[in-house]
Amino acid sequence: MYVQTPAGLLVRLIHVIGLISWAPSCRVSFFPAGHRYNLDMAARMGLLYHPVLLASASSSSRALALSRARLPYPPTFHTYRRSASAAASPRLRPCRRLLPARAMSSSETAGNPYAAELAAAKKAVTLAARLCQAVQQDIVYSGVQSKADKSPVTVADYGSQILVSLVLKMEAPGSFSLVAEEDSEELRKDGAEEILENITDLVNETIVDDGSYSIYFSKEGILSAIDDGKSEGGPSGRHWVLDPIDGTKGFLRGDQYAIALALLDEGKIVLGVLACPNLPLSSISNLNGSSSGDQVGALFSATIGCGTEVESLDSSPPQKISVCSIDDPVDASFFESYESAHSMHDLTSSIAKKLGVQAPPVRIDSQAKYGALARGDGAIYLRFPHKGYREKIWDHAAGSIVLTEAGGIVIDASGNDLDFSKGRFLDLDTGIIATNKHLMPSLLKAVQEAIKEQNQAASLL
Ligand SMILES: Nc1ncnc2c1ncn2[C@@H]1O[C@H](COP(=O)(O)OS(=O)(=O)O)[C@@H](OP(=O)(O)O)[C@H]1O
Ligand SMILES: [Mg+2]
Repeated sequence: MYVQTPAGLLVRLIHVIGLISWAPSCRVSFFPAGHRYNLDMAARMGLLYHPVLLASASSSSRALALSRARLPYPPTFHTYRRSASAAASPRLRPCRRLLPARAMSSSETAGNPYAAELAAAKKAVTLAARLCQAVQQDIVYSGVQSKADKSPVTVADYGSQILVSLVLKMEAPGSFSLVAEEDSEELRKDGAEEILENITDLVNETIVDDGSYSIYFSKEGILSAIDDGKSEGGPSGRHWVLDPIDGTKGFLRGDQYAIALALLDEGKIVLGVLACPNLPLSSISNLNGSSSGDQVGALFSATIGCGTEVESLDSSPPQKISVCSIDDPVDASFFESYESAHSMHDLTSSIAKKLGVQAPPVRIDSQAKYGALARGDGAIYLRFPHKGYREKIWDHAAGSIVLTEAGGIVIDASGNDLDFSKGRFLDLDTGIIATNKHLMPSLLKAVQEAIKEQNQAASLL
């Protein structure tokens, strides 16, 4: 418990009175670490600020980090995953230092109406990625993924969502509304105490390690922070859209996943960031399914009208990227879901055949596919969920703007733009296809022919 002396209580009361009148216009400036108003603002957000707890959390997380001198990830295999040599790089281990100051990119400076939101979004997903990296290393090291135990990924999913929500609340201007994948219902049930405790510890350790904020989450604070993500989105106002871990199956396997965050403004996606901790910073094309051992950890970002950039999660200078300029399908390669349960691989194979694509599919988990496509690692992305599946907006919001701002096109299989203004779901019952402007007309034709043939075959059964 935080112990207050009578004098302390008086000071706190004065601060709270001051904050009630000041806070609406001064939200960001109250929060730097160590600021005298932290206690009060943290309390307003359902958080605890506690110097003693912070100190002990800091030392316990240090011990934990020492125990995380980990084995590399598993070796490469035929679909795209990280190489052992890249995994052994010390750069990949959860860093125990402040987030490095990012070089301001051209998108974050003059002319970008969402510059402040972009900076906040990058910081949010970078911090969340750090937590996810630590958990994934533990999963792979302990072999938990082979036992179909989903609890570690659950801890990382919730933890990532809490950190993103925290950073956005503290750093992003304007009102706060978040449409996110997770809610706290399962964590409030009997039997979830241990997992809630793990999430609380992990989130607090990550905040202490980072050092940007002097706050500490109680368990109740954790639950209510998760429920910050319950917004329904919709056509009016501003809403952040978050998938805290996109590609959970890939995450469990030690493969690709992404932290995907976008901003919906008056029904349109205006900004997107994709943190892909296991994606090489350089191209993954022509690598035959394994990385060249280059640096891994890519952060894609895009703002409407400002293009798409990629930088390392360790903060290399951002670089503008664009989709490939291939105009002959014979030279094209295509991305699709790793999981056959998430996309019909037989249908995508018949589309590729119709188009004349020669290369075998490149299967990658998560919206890392959109990022890789945006920098020209491949030419086409095909996604055809099985009948009855409803696409969620957080599975495409960030990825789609990363691709379109790089010069790509994303549409549904009927040829319509994706509509993110309808709430938590995308209102479509066909698939999603993406490519450059040269290939789209022939791709759409091949897709529609293949779907027609599939429907005819099904009606004969
Ligand atoms: N049945 C079914 N059909 C289609 N899509 C589904 C299905 N179930 C889940 N999902 C969603 O797919 C997300 C994973 O994205 P991908 O398909 O790109 O990656 S993967 O290769 O399949 O892992 C995955 O995202 P995460 O849940 O964040 O991992 C889901 O939102
Ligand atoms: Mg997802």
